[in-house]
This record gives sequence, structure tokens and C-alpha cells, in this order.
Amino acid sequence: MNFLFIINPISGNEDKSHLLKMVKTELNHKHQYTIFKTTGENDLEKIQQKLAKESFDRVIIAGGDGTVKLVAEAMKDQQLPIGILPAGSANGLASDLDLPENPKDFIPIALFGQTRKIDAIQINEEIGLHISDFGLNAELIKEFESSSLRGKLGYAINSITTLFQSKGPYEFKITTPKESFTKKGIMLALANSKKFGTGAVVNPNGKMDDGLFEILIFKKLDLIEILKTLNTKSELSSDFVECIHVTEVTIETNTPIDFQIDGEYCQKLKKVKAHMLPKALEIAYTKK
Ligand SMILES: Nc1ncnc2c1ncn2[C@@H]1O[C@H](COP(=O)(O)OP(=O)(O)OP(=O)(O)O)[C@@H](O)[C@H]1O
Repeated sequence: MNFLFIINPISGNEDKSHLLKMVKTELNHKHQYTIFKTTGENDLEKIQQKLAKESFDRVIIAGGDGTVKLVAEAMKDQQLPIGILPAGSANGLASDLDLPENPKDFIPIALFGQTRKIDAIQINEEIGLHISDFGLNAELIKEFESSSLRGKLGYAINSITTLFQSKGPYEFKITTPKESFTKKGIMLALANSKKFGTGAVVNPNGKMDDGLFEILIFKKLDLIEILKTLNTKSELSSDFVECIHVTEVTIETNTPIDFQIDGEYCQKLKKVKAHMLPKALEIAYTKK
């Protein structure tokens, strides 16, 4: 097989050399590969050029959700199987695919495992695979990205200040092909999967291959309900979050509100148009 490895050298604040060594051992000199290390500058175009120049059998990604999203965008016009080596501070997609956490177990799956097709969401000009949102969570991600405090403690400290500074609740005008209505919330998410990268299960009925995504309107900050998201099986109260299944939607707000896609802060937006891209990606998820 001929593999293209896309490696994010900074994701998860982790050196990938040991991981790469294990991958090479698994390949056992029997396969060809090219390594591309992301730089954070024009990676999309550079990956597209690599894919156009050479014919690969599988693309292997070592990074977090942001790196997987980048590769999904680069492969928009060319579907190749993808293998994920979860190596980010947020590995929400890997967790939703139930990938093992131990490299010795996830490496053979990424390289040679069976694949399944999953949906993606076209969000304005970008692709979202996981969860995107307006409001509180995007504010947290924006603060975290601009802060010098890293790691879980940094995230917790940033979270507390952001919670106190949040300007929500916001008013969201929601237009689906069937109807148009307004809802108020501290946050509105477009979810293709069950959980955030942190593991919080906010969309217990979400499936990545059902041709639908969910609009989740979080109405208030409720500690008990937030704690419930730590358990996959908990039903969340409809006073806390309301869920609507759709294939397309337009969300409009009166003022620009912080927006994020798959853990990557975008910008403040007043309008988001989203539609389902059914079975857009083919991802390795289990052993051969
Ligand atoms: N060499 C690099 N130097 C700096 N930033 C990079 C580099 N390569 C990729 N990036 C950035 O890494 C981000 C994607 O990281 P990803 O989400 O995969 O991992 P992560 O550990 O979850 O990241 P984060 O630091 O956002 O938590 C993108 O914003 C991308 O621009």
C-alpha cells in the first residue's frame, strides 16, 4: 500500500517521534509512505497538491480533531480511506469512533483496519465532522487559543473567567426547509456526533452515519445537567437542551457571536448555513 501521513507536530503538545517509530515497525518495510508535517500555514493547499500529484491508498492522520477536519477539507473532491492516530488535546472524533487509546491497538486499525463511511456537515465554506457551535463553548475555545495557559488546568482557569464574562443568552433565528422560528440559549450547536472532544455527551442520540445532524439549543448553565453529560446513557432535561434533527438549516443572530468548528475557533458570525454531506468520509474504525 502507499500511505500519505499527515502529522501535526504540535497537536496535544506531544512529540510524535515514538508514535512514528511504532508505525514504521508495523509497516515492516512492506509499504510505501510519504510524510507531510503541517506547519499551520497553507496546509490545506499543500495537502491538496500532494494528493493531486501522487496516488495514495490511504491517508493517515496523527493529530487532533482540527487536523482531521483539515484533511477532510483537502479531500473534498477525492475520497480516500482515512486512518486516525489520535494525538490531539481533543480527540472527539476518535472517541466517537470508539478507537482504542493505546497506540499498539490504534496503529493497526489506522493502517489496515476496516473502514466505514460517516457524514460531514458543510458549514458556510467549511466542513465540520463533529460539533460546531455559537456562544459559550466557542467563547471558551477563543479564550483558550489566545491564552498562554495550556493543559487542563489552563482550560479550567480560562473557563471560569469566560463563564463570568459570557454575554449570553442569545437569540437564534432557525430556518429549516419546513419552518422558521426563534429560540433563546447560551449556546447553539450543530452536532454530527454524540460528544465533545472533552468527552461530554451532549447529543446522546447522535449518529455519524444516519444522514442527519442535530441542532442543540442549550438554554441555561445547569451544573447537574452538565455532570450528566459525563455519562453516555443519561437523558438530558429538555429545560437544559432542546434537540432538533435536520438535514439543512440556516441560523441567524442579531449581533455577531463567537463560532467554532470541531474545536477550532472561526470568528464572530451572524449567519451560518449548514447542510448534510451524507457519507462524505471513509474512516478506519476497527480491526481487519
Ligand atoms: N506546525 C504547526 N505549528 C503551529 N500550529 C500548527 C502546526 N501544524 C498545525 N497547526 C495548527 O494546529 C491546529 C489543529 O490542531 P488539532 O486540533 O489537530 O490538535 P489539538 O492538540 O487538539 O490542538 P489545540 O492546540 O487546538 O488543542 C490548527 O489550528 C493548525 O493550524
